[in-house]
Amino acid sequence: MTASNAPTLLDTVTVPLGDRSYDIQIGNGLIANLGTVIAPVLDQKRTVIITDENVAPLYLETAQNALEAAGIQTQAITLKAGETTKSFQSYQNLMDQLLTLGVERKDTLIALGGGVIGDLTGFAAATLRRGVNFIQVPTSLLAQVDSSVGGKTGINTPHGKNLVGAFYQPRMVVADISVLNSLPKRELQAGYAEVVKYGLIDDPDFFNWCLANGSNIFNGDHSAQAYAIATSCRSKARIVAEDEREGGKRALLNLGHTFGHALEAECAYDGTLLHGEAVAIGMVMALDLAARLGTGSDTEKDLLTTHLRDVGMKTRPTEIGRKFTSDKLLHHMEQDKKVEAGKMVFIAGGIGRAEVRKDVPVDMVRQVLDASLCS
Ligand SMILES: NC(=O)c1ccc[n+]([C@@H]2O[C@H](COP(=O)([O-])OP(=O)(O)OC[C@H]3O[C@@H](n4cnc5c(N)ncnc54)[C@H](O)[C@@H]3O)[C@@H](O)[C@H]2O)c1
Ligand SMILES: O=C(O)C(=O)C[C@@H](O)[C@H](O)[C@H](O)COP(=O)(O)O
Ligand SMILES: [Zn+2]
Repeated sequence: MTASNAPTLLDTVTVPLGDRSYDIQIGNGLIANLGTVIAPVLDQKRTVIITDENVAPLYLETAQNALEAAGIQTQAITLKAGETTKSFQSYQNLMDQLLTLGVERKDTLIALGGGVIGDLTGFAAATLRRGVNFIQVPTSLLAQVDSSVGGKTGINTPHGKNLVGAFYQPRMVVADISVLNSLPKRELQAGYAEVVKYGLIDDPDFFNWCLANGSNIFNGDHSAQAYAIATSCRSKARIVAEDEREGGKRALLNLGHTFGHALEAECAYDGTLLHGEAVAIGMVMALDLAARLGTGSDTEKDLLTTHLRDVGMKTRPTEIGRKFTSDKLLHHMEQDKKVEAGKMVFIAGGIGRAEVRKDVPVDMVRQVLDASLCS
């Protein structure tokens, strides 16, 4: 290996889950050295890479060469890019292909891509032969800061987002920040929404860091990117370690998602609205709700809105170019996985003070929706 292609490991975050604990390795050039990076967690040297049609031409060959150089057998499956790939149909096709390849229990699936590939591959890994190993190699900012960590896997259904899935942890997460150079700006912005989320949940200092430095993430500043990824992953790892299966505190990671998932479902996952874009709008609505509940303020909502707009993001459903109604959005929200005894659960609080609220009157939710739909 020459000095120019040696990997640089910038940080390692551990997700502490007893005998299912795993590391998130954050660095540069990790995909070009994937074989040596992942070898310690493989049960046998046989892998299948699952990726998408945008990522494959950029990074598949590099990943395959690196695995082969380390004596690890590998095959590849390339899927269509985009949210529609998180469907029953692609899940079935993927399972057929994996079984045709003769994947064994001790083989390892490698998700090389964004959150769509990670969520689908994770669900396939959880269910194939009742569970095979998998490794996340996230290539979008969103996947590096959020979806590759914590073991939520699954697919969408016409009833709503992620309604079929499993909690199933990867053996390792390999976040190579050099791949963010090829990520389109719109995708970086979508991922950035989930970065800001960690500040809003319980880390006002990190929120302030975002206000001051967040825009550097879009300028290709690797140190800002690495800091944002490591801080986000540390925050998520801490919450997941406390409440892996979302009995309580993990719901905080859903900040903005009850509203956001409803917007996504109304757009039928057709690419009009990316997940992170929906979360950005949903977080503004969640802060509006907090202001109405008295646990946050309009000033905090405005601060978030201004920051998201400063980095070029939309903050209102009216900017999407689709007609939404409160009734239809409420209908989707009733399908949310946090619903208890028929009552919706929200994450609402001021900046750095998110709380789980089970006592929100439906009328107040409707006021938030109505206000956002006519602003
Ligand atoms: N499991 C979780 O905890 C969790 C958390 C957050 C989001 N999610 C899910 O993640 C999904 C969204 O993930 P996403 O935003 O990564 O979307 P995505 O997987 O669709 O990736 C975004 C786009 O960028 C392309 N891409 C990815 N990496 C690239 C790179 N390095 N260079 C160029 N193009 C690249 C992809 O092909 C795709 O077109 C949603 O389905 C969401 O529900 C899951
Ligand atoms: O990991 C979690 O927990 C999250 O809620 C992270 C979210 O960003 C992510 O979008 C998640 O998939 C949403 O979870 P869901 O249970 O509402 O589908
Ligand atoms: Zn999310």
